Amino acid sequence: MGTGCSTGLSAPWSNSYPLKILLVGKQSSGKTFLLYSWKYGIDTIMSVEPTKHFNVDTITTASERKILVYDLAGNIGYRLRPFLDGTEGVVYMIHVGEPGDSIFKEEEESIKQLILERDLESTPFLFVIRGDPESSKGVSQDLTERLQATLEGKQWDIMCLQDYSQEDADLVLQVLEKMLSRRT
Ligand SMILES: Nc1nc2c(ncn2[C@@H]2O[C@H](COP(=O)(O)OP(=O)(O)OP(=O)(O)O)[C@@H](O)[C@H]2O)c(=O)[nH]1
Ligand SMILES: [Mg+2]
Repeated sequence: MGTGCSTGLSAPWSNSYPLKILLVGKQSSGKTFLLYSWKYGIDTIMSVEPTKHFNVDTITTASERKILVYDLAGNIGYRLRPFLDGTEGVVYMIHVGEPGDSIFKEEEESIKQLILERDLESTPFLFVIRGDPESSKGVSQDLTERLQATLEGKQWDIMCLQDYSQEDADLVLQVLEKMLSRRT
C-alpha cells in the first residue's frame, strides 16, 4: 500500500500504451508507403526505398491511440516469427497491378499459414488491397472466398485502397483502430 504506483489498469494508461501491429505482405505491396501516409501524410512522401528487414514506428490515431507499427520487409521469410509475440493486429497488404490479377496459390498458402500461427490465434486481421477500384474489388471477393474457411471464428476485415489517397489510408487506420479496440 502507498507506493504511489498505479495498478496500470486505469483508462489513461491503457490509452497511452501502444498497441503492437504487424504490417506484412509481398515486396512492393505498399507497406512502407502506407506507414508513411499514417505517420507523415501522403503529400510529404518523396520516395520509398525497399525495406531491409523491418521498420518500426509509433503512430497516433485521430482519437489519440498510439500504435506501434512493425513494417516488415516483403522478403522477411522465416525471420518473421520473432515478431509475432504480443501482436495485437495484423495488416496484410496486397498490390493489384492489372485488371484480372489474382492471388497466386503460393501467396494464398503463406497467408493461411500466418492466420494459423499460434501466436496470432486471437489476433484480428485486416487485408488491404491496393490498386484501381475495379481490380481491387475482384481480388477482394476472390480472397474472401479463398480464405473464408481459414478465417472462421476470427475477427477480420478486408478493404481496398487507391494510390495517393490519404482518405483511404486514414480509413484503413480507422478500421484497424476499431478492430483493436474490440480486443482491448
Ligand atoms: N502512389 C502510390 N504509390 C504507392 C503506394 N503504395 C506504394 N506505392 C509505391 O509502390 C512502391 C513500393 O512501395 P513500398 O511501400 O516500398 O512497398 P513495401 O511493401 O514496403 O515493399 P518492401 O519494403 O520491399 O517489402 C513504391 O515505389 C511506392 O512509391 C500508394 O498508396 N500510392
Ligand atoms: Mg517497405
